[in-house]
Amino acid sequence: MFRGLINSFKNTSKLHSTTFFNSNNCSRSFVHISQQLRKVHLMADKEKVFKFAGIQLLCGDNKEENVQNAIKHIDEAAKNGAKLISLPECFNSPYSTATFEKYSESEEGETVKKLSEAAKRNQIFLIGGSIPEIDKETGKIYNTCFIFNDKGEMIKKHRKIHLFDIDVPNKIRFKESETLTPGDSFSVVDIGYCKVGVAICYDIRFPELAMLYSKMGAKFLVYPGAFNMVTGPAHWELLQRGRAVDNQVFVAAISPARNPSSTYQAWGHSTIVNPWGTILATTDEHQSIIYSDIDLNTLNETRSSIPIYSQKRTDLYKLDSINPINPI
Ligand SMILES: NC(=O)CCC(=O)C(=O)O
Repeated sequence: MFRGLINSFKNTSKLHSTTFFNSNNCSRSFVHISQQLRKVHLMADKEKVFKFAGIQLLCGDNKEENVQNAIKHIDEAAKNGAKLISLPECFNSPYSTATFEKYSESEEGETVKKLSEAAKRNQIFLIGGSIPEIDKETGKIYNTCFIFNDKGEMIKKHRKIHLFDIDVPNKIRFKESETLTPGDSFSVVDIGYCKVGVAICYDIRFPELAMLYSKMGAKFLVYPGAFNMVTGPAHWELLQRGRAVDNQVFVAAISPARNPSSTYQAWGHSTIVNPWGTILATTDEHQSIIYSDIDLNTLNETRSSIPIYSQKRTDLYKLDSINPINPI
């Protein structure tokens, strides 16, 4: 209630201070009180800070070893104080259309069970990178990120919406759609500190999705991803900083480490960016964990300094979800 009162006072005081300023003593005290209240409002709105960890895992052909390695690193990141942890795309299998089916598991499988246990044991929110997921009813295979709360409950699964189908002549050709089916729902979860939007790798190239997530209240966008040696150097960082600045949100993209013996050479360089576009943490191609405090006060500062949200010309253009299952 206190915050509600202050909010309405903040709005009216803005109006009154411009209308009556300097007209008489009474209005000057009114302005003074309104300034004090706005200070109290800012203090009342001070956001909590939490630590995020992105695990750049070295992934190979052995599924069991990949999962064990992931769990070991989750335990380490949690011990170091992370409250939200993300794994990379396709962390329990090779990133290859030829093997997605062989490695696929349903949501009742061993990988999901292990991730759930790790989230519960460490009392952390976990964005489980992605795995090839088989839908037992339809037999379709998806590139899926399972997301867990700090009790180990699965709170969402994001099936990659935009499949990575590209052909850059003489450089790289990849067609996820040869074996995968695209998902069709949005994934924004509440982790207590803020809402987090989750999407996978190629999904980052679609600014509309990031805008929709931001419109749904996400203040942090996390993309488990695996760019390659062609598009990685050119676009990986640029896309993250673009999504961050466009929407004034935190963005993280978490990659597998580069494995010289795999057919797909991941770019690595997992990165965390703040709403100003500043890189908070990054790394090279090797296995490592990157950490950063996610300080939502800096998000509020950016948004109040450059108020694009209130300046949007919604009388001229508008972005809406047309999927009735996922209203915004
Ligand atoms: N796994 C992916 O979706 C790769 C996306 C990618 O490399 C790109 O350039 O986009």
